[in-house]
Amino acid sequence: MAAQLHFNNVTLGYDRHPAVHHLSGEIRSGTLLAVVGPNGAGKSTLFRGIVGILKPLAGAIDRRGIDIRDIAYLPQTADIDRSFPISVFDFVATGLWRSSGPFGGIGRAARPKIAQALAAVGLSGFENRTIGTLSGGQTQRMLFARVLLQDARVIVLDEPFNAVDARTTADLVALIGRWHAEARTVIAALHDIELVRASFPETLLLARTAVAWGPTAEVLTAANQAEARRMCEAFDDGAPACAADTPPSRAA
Ligand SMILES: Nc1ncnc2c1ncn2[C@@H]1O[C@H](COP(=O)(O)OP(=O)(O)OP(=O)(O)O)[C@@H](O)[C@H]1O
Repeated sequence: MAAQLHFNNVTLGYDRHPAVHHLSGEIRSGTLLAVVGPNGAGKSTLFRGIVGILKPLAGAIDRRGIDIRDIAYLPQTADIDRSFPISVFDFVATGLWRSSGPFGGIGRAARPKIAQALAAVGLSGFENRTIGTLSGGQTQRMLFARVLLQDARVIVLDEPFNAVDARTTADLVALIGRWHAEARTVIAALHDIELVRASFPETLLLARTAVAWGPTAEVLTAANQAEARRMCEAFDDGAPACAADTPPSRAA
């Protein structure tokens, strides 16, 4: 399989403070990849880089010709403004922006597609509820419905099973399995290591940089996980960019 995403010595961060350092490697088209690592390991930061919200401080992410709009992104629920007065139907419909444009409106032909996406995640009947009235698990299902509608080649899921019960998790894992069978590239940040072992063939273990990356069983060894914890605990959040990343200051 050809590479779908290529990372060339990528450093990503905020206000010049790096959160992901010197990541190099590639994700092949059709890969089902889990990204795991302790809190603050840089998983969300990496995803923001992949979907183009965050520009690399150094290095480059090559998306091999696909448009950023052909990447579906499920952010952490905490990043969603649930107080926004929008219905579940209209929220899920935003998954069609790629084809309709932000002001395109929902055409007649789109309505059954939206209804199908809601049915696929078990949310039929919730169309007219405002998003703030949904439970955590229902909100997660709604986010999956939007991704489903987007019909993207690359799907990036940031902690998709947060606050989700076992049945909903099983339903959504089955949906991810379908995407994988359709040869889409799926990348998900997860904390449930047993779920990763059971359902994700490949894993990137991140601790600000890649600790290990490859077949899940080879990556998720006790030694690698201990190393990731140690590296995250040792990290100084206030540290400046690496000398190698800092542009040379002009001589006086
Ligand atoms: N908007 C921001 N501005 C400044 N620093 C940030 C911002 N977002 C994240 N960080 C910092 O970047 C580092 C990596 O955070 P990130 O959210 O990518 O980690 P994560 O692996 O997704 O963690 P978690 O498992 O807790 O969700 C952390 O030290 C965090 O405090």
